[in-house]
Amino acid sequence: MITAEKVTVRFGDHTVLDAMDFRAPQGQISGIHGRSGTGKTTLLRVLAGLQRPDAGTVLIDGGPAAQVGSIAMLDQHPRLVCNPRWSLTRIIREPADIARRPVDPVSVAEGVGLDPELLTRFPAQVSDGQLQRACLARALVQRPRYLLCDEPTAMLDPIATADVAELLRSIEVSGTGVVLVSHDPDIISELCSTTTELR
Ligand SMILES: Nc1ncnc2c1ncn2[C@@H]1O[C@H](COP(=O)(O)OP(=O)(O)OP(=O)(O)O)[C@@H](O)[C@H]1O
Repeated sequence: MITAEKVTVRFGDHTVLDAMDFRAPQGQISGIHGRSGTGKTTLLRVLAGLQRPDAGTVLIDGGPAAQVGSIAMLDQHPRLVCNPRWSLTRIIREPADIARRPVDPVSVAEGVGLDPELLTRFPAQVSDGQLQRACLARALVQRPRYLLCDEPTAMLDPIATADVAELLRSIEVSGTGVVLVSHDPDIISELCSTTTELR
């Protein structure tokens, strides 16, 4: 269980999260929605241990937020987080290489619906949706207990959106906890066991 208690984040005199409580169990999809600028990405960054809150605590299965391997984050902007000089194979396999674990990029790519023929390409040579799938593959290679997804379908057409929804469901079924930020009310109501609205 991810347990955030009384989390407060301020940027200057702007309080983005004000003593917020949030919970996300393993094996479920927990949704977060709300208008632009209400702090959804900020909350994910706090849960991932990437942003230190000004007050409050985050525990992952009772331990510190930044436990290695416990959390992977799927960023809203894959082009900003992928090294443009790396092939998709290298992007996908890097977490396994760091952990000195074997990985088969072809089967991982197939698992997220990414055509393995694209694996030798670089980010500039694939579409946004294809790069998002490579990022999802990279996240899954980390075998996280929790996967935090920031608007994973924002750049996708309806068919690709349905594919990603199906993937998130299978990730949930495998026992991983998914936290899903989305502006799409259909995705939230279709996939999420619980929903938190930020205002
Ligand atoms: N590093 C930062 N420094 C200053 N202000 C920031 C910083 N990061 C975010 N903010 C501000 O905090 C607020 C919340 O930002 P955040 O990105 O969390 O919102 P969001 O709900 O994810 O928005 P969107 O739906 O548009 O992605 C915004 O007003 C934003 O301008």
